[in-house]
Amino acid sequence: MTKTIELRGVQQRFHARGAAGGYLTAVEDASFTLSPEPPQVVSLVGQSGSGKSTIARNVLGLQKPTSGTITYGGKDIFKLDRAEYDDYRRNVQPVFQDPYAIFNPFYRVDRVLWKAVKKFKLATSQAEGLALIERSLEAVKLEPERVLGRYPHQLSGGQRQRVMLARIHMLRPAFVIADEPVSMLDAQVRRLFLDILLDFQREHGMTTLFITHDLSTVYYLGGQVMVINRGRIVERGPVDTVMHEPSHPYTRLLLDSIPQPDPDLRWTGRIEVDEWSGTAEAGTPKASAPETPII
Ligand SMILES: Nc1ncnc2c1ncn2[C@@H]1O[C@H](COP(=O)(O)OP(=O)(O)OP(=O)(O)O)[C@@H](O)[C@H]1O
Repeated sequence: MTKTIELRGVQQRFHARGAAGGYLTAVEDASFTLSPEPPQVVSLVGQSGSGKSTIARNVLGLQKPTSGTITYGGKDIFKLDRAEYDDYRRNVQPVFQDPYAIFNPFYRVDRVLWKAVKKFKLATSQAEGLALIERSLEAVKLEPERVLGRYPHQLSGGQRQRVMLARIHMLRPAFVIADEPVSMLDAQVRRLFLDILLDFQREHGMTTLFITHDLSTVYYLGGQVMVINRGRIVERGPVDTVMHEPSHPYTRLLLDSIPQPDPDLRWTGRIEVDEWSGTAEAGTPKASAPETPII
């Protein structure tokens, strides 16, 4: 049966000393639906402190809203029985900004994958489990022999992120909740990561809630977007429409704040690196800058 995630009138307040009334409203009246059919990418974009991560934590069941409801298949996610909760945990998988915290530094990265195999009974034998892990690593463009047996600090940030994607590939959840997953990655690895998420949507029918402060990433992913400002979703719609015909002043402000490449500007200054302090001093931009990549 197709189960949707629905948020209705979600409000999240936190106690905050010094704030008016002694609390801060991080999310106000958030309502939206994540549907697995058809699988889609829904981006939630807003600046720092606008309430994005709070919504991610609400959806993942890590933070109970002050008021409003979050339902999965029509049932309140904070009132699920054991079997329903297990189904939710299996079908709603997170990816966070830096998965380093998820890996135990004393264990090889294999452990995160084997734990998923065992917890969700994905294989009936060791050999079957290993074959599954290897297939999933390959699906996220990692070479199993270069990853398995390594400790988290021996992988790059982009590789650690992709190990988490391999875990998702094994579990095939209906929903991925991705909270700023690419903000620490360079442009090339970022693009690879986004392409894998799009593959997951197309080939494995996963719906992603993609949380970011970066409109160019939203543009690359396409699909639907919701713009959040000070805890309120102020605009939503297909990415193309929102980007080209924004109706809310805040969306226009966000769009105006994307740096525009200027073909008349070129970076002609040298970057002087101070070898002792490791700091760099840049020269001044002059005519004709290289084009800013979309991601
Ligand atoms: N547990 C908490 N207790 C008190 N205040 C909180 C808590 N969690 C978040 N906040 C506050 O709620 C507001 C929204 O925070 P949130 O982390 O959701 O924003 P964000 O849009 O994800 O920001 P960023 O992009 O910087 O992560 C912020 O003002 C934050 O300080």
